[in-house]
Amino acid sequence: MVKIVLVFASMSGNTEMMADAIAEGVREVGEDLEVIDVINGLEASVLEDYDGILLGAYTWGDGELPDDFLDFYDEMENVDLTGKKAAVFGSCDSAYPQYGAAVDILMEKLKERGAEVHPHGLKVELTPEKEEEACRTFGKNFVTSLQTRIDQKRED
Ligand SMILES: Cc1cc2nc3c(=O)[nH]c(=O)nc-3n(C[C@H](O)[C@H](O)[C@H](O)COP(=O)(O)O)c2cc1C
Repeated sequence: MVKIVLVFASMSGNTEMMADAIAEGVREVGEDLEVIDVINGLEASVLEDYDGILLGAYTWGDGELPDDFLDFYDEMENVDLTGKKAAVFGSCDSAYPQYGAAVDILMEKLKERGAEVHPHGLKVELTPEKEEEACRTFGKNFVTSLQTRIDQKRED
C-alpha cells in the first residue's frame, strides 16, 4: 500500500470536482488517499509523510495561485520531496492569457523541491463535468506510475 495525499484549493467548486474524480480513479485501482482542502490550513511539511502527492489549484488574478494556497506554497520552500512522485491539476479559463498558470507554478515548485513530477499537468476548462473520465484516468495512471516506481526501488 502506498501513501497518497491530494491537496486542493477551489473557490467555485470546479477544482474540487476534479479532485473528487481523481480520488475516485485512485480508489478504483485499489489505493486509498487522503483528500485535504488547503483552506483547512495544513502545513506543507505533511507532504514528507507520503509517497505520492497530488496538488490541485484553480488560477487566480493574472496567472497566480489562489490566496488560499500561498502559505502552503511558501512553506514548500522548506520541504524535501526527494523520492516522491507528484502530479498537478486545476480548473482554468481560456478567457485569461495565463491559462492554468497555477498548475505550472505548482509543478515547478514540486520539481524544485526534488519530486519527480508528471510532465503533463491536467488542466480543464472550467467545469470538469464532461471530463470526469479524464480525471479518473489521471488518478489511475498516477497510481500505476507510483507503484512501478516503488517496485523499481524495491528491486534496486
Ligand atoms: C479574478 C479571476 C482571475 C482569474 N484568472 C485566471 C487566470 O489567470 N488563468 C486562468 O486560467 N483562469 C483564471 N481564472 C478562472 C478560474 O481559474 C476558473 O474560473 C476556475 O474554474 C475556478 O475554479 P474553482 O471552481 O475550482 O474555484 C480567474 C478567475 C477569476 C474570477
